[in-house]
This record gives sequence, C-alpha cells and structure tokens, in this order.
Amino acid sequence: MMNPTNSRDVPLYIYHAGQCDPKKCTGRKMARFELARLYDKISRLPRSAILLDPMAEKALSPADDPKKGIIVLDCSWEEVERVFPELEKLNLEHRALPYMLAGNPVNFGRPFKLNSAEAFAAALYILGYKEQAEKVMSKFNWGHSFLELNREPLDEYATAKNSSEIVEIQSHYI
Ligand SMILES: C[S@@+](CC[C@H](N)C(=O)[O-])C[C@H]1O[C@@H](n2cnc3c(N)ncnc32)[C@H](O)[C@@H]1O
Repeated sequence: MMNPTNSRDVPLYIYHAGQCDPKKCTGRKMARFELARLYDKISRLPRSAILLDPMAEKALSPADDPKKGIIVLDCSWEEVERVFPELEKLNLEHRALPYMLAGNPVNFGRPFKLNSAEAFAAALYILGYKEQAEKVMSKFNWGHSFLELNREPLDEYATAKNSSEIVEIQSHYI
C-alpha cells in the first residue's frame, strides 16, 4: 500500500526481478516503509506509467505527467540489458534520467548509475515533487548526501520545459 498521508504523492511502483541482496535492496526498503508498491510479476504493473530506463532515448523532464505513476526496475546492473526489453510490451513511457552522481555507498560518485531509491527521488525532484523526493531519501542514511551532491543540476533540471532542454542543461555538467 502507498503511504496514504499525502494524496498529492505520485504513485511509485517497483518491478522487483529478485536479483539483489534483500538486506541491501533500496526498493524493498521503500516498500517496507509503504513508499512504493512492489511487484514480482510484469503483468501486474500499471499501464501508461513512466518507466525509469537508463537506456531510453528520451530524457525525463517536467513536461512528463506522472499521474499514472513512476516505475523503477529493480534488478542487477549486470542484467539491465536483458530485463528491460521484457517490459517493452507494456506500452510504458520509457525515460532516462539526466546526468547525476550516485550518493549511495555502493556506487558513490558514479554518474548515471543510481540505485532505485535515488532514481525515484531524482525523478520526483525534476517533476516538482520535492517533498516526496526528500521523504524517500530520508529513509536512507546516505539519502541527504545524494540530494546535496546533485542539488545544483536537480534545481536546473526542474526548470526545464522539455526533454531537449534537459539534454542542453546536462551538457554543462558532463
Ligand atoms: C539497476 S537497478 C539497481 C537497484 C539496486 N540494486 C538497489 O538496491 O537500489 C536501478 C534502477 O533505477 C533506475 N535508474 C537508475 N539510474 C537510472 C538512470 N540514469 N536513468 C533512468 N533510470 C535509472 C532504473 O529503473 C534501474 O533499473
């Protein structure tokens, strides 16, 4: 169940491919805090939602409408090229996140390789749901550093009109 305290919150969904260490998995932790709904079957995922896909051609921007929700695919980074195509048939809006650095201890400082919780927080921030982004990050002891590390690009991305502007802003950081 989603946390019902704020009806303005964007619904967050995780397709969990069952490949991670359950103790370290950020998606499972979010589900425990009722911040996201976890699915282990592709067929159960909602349609027409935004899928955060690092290989997508189009960058997420404030022009995207998250009312149908945001989906993260929680799988091993070694498996992304195999698992993402399995979701093609669902007719989701595939979007890549622009340049940001991971703030978590596993991939600290690595560009683009965000964990599931960071990917949700970044997307929410760009889409104008900053409070929800902070709520997600507040459950992780490194969460604040992810937002601080990326505050400048995040604030700029959140002012973009569309995907092309996001790519233009990103070019100043890469
Ligand atoms: C590959 S999984 C790794 C999960 C990690 N084991 C954990 O515990 O959080 C991370 C997911 O976050 C999303 N993600 C991460 N970085 C992204 C990016 N640069 N663009 C779009 N989505 C991204 C994708 O849905 C990706 O599959």
